[in-house]
Amino acid sequence: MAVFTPLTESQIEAFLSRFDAGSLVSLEGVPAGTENSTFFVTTDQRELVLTLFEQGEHEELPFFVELLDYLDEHRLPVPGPLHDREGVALHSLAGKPALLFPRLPGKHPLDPNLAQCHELGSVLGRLHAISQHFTGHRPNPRDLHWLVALHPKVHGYLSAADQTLMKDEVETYEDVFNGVIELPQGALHGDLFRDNTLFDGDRLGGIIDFYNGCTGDLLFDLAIVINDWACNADGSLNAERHDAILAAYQAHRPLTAAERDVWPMMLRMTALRYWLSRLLVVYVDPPAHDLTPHDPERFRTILKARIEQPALLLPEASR
Ligand SMILES: Nc1ncnc2c1ncn2[C@@H]1O[C@H](COP(=O)(O)OP(=O)(O)O)[C@@H](O)[C@H]1O
Ligand SMILES: N[C@@H](CCOP(=O)(O)O)C(=O)O
Repeated sequence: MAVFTPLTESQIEAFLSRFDAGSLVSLEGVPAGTENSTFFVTTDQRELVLTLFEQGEHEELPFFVELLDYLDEHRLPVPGPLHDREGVALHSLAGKPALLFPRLPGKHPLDPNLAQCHELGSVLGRLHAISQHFTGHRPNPRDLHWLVALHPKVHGYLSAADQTLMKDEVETYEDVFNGVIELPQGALHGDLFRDNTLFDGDRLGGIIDFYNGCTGDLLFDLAIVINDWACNADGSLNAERHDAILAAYQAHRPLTAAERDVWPMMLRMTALRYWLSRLLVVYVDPPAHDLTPHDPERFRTILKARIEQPALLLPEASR
């Protein structure tokens, strides 16, 4: 249940009165999600989503608003936050920072077909082509520096073999990524799993949950996508989905030679990023709520599979 702060209709009515968004018709708590309180708000004019930020770094919220505004202005399918009559998007409600968004159509594609993979790759390619010109700045909070600093915290919960695996991997990434390579930079989503997209049939209705959004290596975002979207049950890469996403992506932003070189290692590093973040949630810093945490083992399996089967050939661009 992802309503950690219940709201009354009169609180929402007062909140809505600042916006040109109509009057409240109905209010529904959204069960999905793990970090924030989310509500579907129907007015006599439109369908909206209200998010109350329960945790995390609230000082980062203006960055997310700026990024979503920017992508929305460039006609990417993201929920551009509503601004009130004074031009302000970020408010406080029930003592929590609050944002109001348009409700986007669609469902999470848990078993995406190839047309959906193509669409996702195409939109992400467009997003990255545009996000290279975004002027906001927020260093990637889950980059190699974070891996180096945080991985020792979970060693005590791992077998000797897994400790060695984790340490060796981090050392390998340091060798590869702390060299002189320059990878294209821009704004990234930072967590573009299937459950952060909404598909209306084969059309991408929207990309949501930008709260891992940051600036850094664009390839990091693409590797997160491949590890989640193009992965078989045993952790191996699903060649058809992989090719559909990458070919459509490269129609908008072809990978550079440096990106192609480090691609197998980026797949490994982003797999370890989720193995570690999930272990931290389970063992080190569990949230106050009792929602079942994501399974760390899944990303250990994916990491091992990426080590054993380094990468598939990168396809050419397609339209
Ligand atoms: N703009 C939106 N349009 C439609 N549904 C949305 C929108 N934003 C969030 N949701 C729904 O709310 C759920 C929780 O939102 P999310 O931002 O992922 O929460 P959390 O940050 O708590 O994980 C999503 O899985 C989705 O079903
Ligand atoms: N999608 C993630 C959850 C969000 O990651 P976090 O680093 O912000 O906790 C997952 O599936 O683990």
